[in-house]
Amino acid sequence: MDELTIAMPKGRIFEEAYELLVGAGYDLPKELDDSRKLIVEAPNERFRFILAKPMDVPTYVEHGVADIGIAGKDVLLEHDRDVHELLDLGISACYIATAGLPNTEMNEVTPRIATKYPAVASRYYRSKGEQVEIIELNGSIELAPLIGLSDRIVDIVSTGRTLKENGLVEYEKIIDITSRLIANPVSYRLKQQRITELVDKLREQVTR
Ligand SMILES: Nc1ncnc2c1ncn2[C@@H]1O[C@H](COP(=O)(O)OP(=O)(O)OP(=O)(O)O)[C@@H](O)[C@H]1O
Ligand SMILES: O=P(O)(O)OC[C@H]1O[C@H](OP(=O)(O)OP(=O)(O)O)[C@H](O)[C@@H]1O
Repeated sequence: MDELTIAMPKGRIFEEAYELLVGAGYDLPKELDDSRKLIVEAPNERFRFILAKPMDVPTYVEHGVADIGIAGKDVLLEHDRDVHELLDLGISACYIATAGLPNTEMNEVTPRIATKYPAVASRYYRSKGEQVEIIELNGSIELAPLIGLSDRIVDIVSTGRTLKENGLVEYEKIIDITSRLIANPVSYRLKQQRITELVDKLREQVTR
């Protein structure tokens, strides 16, 4: 039986992804959930896990150093990677929206949009026929309109708490986001049986 290398996102998505795999009946070692190790073997399942930053998961999978991985749809939309999307896992649900200070119009000349998702934001405003200047930030995006760096932000909203506590309002929802199971195209061909078995078990969990 082939060993499968699985790229798992550290951080927010990890816990739900881990529970999904355990719920699907896989016997995973405690150290996967409970250590700082970046490579963890699950010998009983012939899985090897690599723990990656969520944004990097599709990179490992595209290059084939991981056969499959779990990534947010936001990451897949932002970076066009050559990977197969096999299953919507329904976990870590959130959405991408535009937001800004309440009761404000966007600058008429070239509105400035701060975001961690420049490709998603550009596509969105282009689809509306609006010309904007994208300002890329790596976090604390909500700061930008508060200190006059941008007219709007394009960012993830989950509970809405960050917007609310910073006196910002949502303007338009762009797209719903959940995490997806992705596969390297070559691995998918060569290890199809193992991967399909995993997809079927996870699908059962997701639809329960
Ligand atoms: N409230 C949220 N904010 C950001 N991402 C969320 C949220 N809810 C669910 N997600 C999902 O979690 C993923 C991000 O996870 P996480 O915040 O752990 O990573 P990160 O953005 O790289 O964090 P950091 O850079 O702060 O370590 C996103 O790709 C998205 O799919
Ligand atoms: O609607 P909420 O539940 O408040 O979640 C949304 C917030 O969470 C994320 O930020 P994160 O905590 O990842 O910090 P960051 O600003 O460093 O990216 C996201 O960028 C929003 O700021």
